[in-house]
Amino acid sequence: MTEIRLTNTKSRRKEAFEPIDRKNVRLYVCGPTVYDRAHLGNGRPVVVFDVLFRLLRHVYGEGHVTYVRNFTDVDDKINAAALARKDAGDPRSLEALIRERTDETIRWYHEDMDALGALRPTHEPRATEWIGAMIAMIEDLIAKGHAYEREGHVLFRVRSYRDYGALSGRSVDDMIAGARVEVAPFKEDPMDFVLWKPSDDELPGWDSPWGRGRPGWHIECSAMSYELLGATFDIHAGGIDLQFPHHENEIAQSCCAHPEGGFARVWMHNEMLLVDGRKMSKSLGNFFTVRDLLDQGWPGEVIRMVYLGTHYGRPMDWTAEKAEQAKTTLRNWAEMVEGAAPGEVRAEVVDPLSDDLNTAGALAALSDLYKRKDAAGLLGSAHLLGVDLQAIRHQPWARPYAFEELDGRFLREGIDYQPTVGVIGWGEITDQARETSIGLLHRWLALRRAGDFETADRLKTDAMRLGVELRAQKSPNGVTGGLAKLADRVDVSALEGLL
Ligand SMILES: Nc1ncnc2c1ncn2[C@@H]1O[C@H](COP(=O)(O)OP(=O)(O)OP(=O)(O)O)[C@@H](O)[C@H]1O
Ligand SMILES: [Zn+2]
Repeated sequence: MTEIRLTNTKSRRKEAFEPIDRKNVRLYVCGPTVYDRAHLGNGRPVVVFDVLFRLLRHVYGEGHVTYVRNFTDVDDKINAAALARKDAGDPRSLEALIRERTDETIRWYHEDMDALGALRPTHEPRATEWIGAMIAMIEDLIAKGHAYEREGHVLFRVRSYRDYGALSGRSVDDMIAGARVEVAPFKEDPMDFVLWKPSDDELPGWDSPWGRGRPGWHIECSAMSYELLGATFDIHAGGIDLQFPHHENEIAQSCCAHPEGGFARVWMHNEMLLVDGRKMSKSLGNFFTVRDLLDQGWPGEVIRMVYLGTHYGRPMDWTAEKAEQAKTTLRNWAEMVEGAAPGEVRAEVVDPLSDDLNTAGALAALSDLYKRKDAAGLLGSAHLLGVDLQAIRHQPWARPYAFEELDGRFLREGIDYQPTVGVIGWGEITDQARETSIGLLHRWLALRRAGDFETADRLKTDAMRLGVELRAQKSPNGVTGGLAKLADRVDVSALEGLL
């Protein structure tokens, strides 16, 4: 059986992965807080851990992997968004506004992540459906001396858990010094964090032994992972920005409530997607959404390929060059697999993936299969990375077009040489774009035939700038015709200006 090796944040080492139960490999990934469209940074863990999910299914069998990713649908940012709507005059109740917002955001999330080729996890629990489990866990923590109630709040007593900070390798005192911890009069210690907080009549709340209130964020993941995966499971993952405090707090809660379990064995963290060297984030306002890119015409498969081009443990950014390159690659691959049946996933693709999810290495291996013309291997192996080349082939952006027509009559010494002019490109072409391109070719060829190479070259440069590459093309009998290669997006009216 393939050996998977994963970098475990907890040990800071690459370790051989051995599941607790090969018949049920269990993975938990922290999901989104649902109040807004996912930005491109939020999409990164989705794609990275989708590849992990696919790899685990490949190695242990499709039915032997359970993947849980939650929706945080109770949160102060959600409340604030709904309150803003109400203040703006929406007559509906806050509860109805929140429900509408979270339902809508979940729908968007599914649409956008589906477009990136991510499989739906086995379970996608909504936090609001597991409040009972959270209350039970908090009661247990209080009973065991790890939590206390003050003024309707319940707080976790950080100093009661000896190993706090082990995941990030820092001591509690270092963390206090480095973190912006909220100091509140009701805390025994500034490091203590909220498990439960009171809700006034306005805000969403649930009855609890501590009055009407709502859970803190960290307890959600501890309670839902326990309910769906048990006190111990294989892999817990999320972005590196969640390592502290979110994951330290999850560990503290889960290990204190269920000391017999030990919580997650392996911790994995994806590095950040950056914009000008800084984390893409809502709070910095330097973000664009996955939907923005899709609306601009970038296919989801192309966006996925851009993510896969960088190892999850390294920061990355988005550039149009990377995306253009990925698009060309996918077009070439899809063209080659036309008519092929998917073959076995090739070992040379599984190997880098098994080595700590080296997706860039796996893409390089796919390129080798392409160069070797192993269409069956390429088609089958690309599937493991969540890239469906057959489906891509049917999409307009991956379908080539080509037109050719005679370049009028070209008589020389009584012989009709019949050179041609043609247009090629990808996707769909309008009649106007085709006619303008042909017109340009006629003009360009006429200039060349008349010996005015200077003007011809200038025209070629101008056309290139507008997305049209003019190429000379020898006809079978030796007279030069022309071919215009169009970029995906061509500004036709600007092009007409060159005629
Ligand atoms: N720039 C980024 N690059 C990679 N992953 C990110 C980035 N920003 C957030 N994530 C990840 O996205 C997932 C969803 O997180 P969440 O919904 O809490 O994001 P958020 O807090 O709304 O985003 P932001 O950090 O922009 O406020 C988490 O796993 C988080 O680590
Ligand atoms: Zn979490």
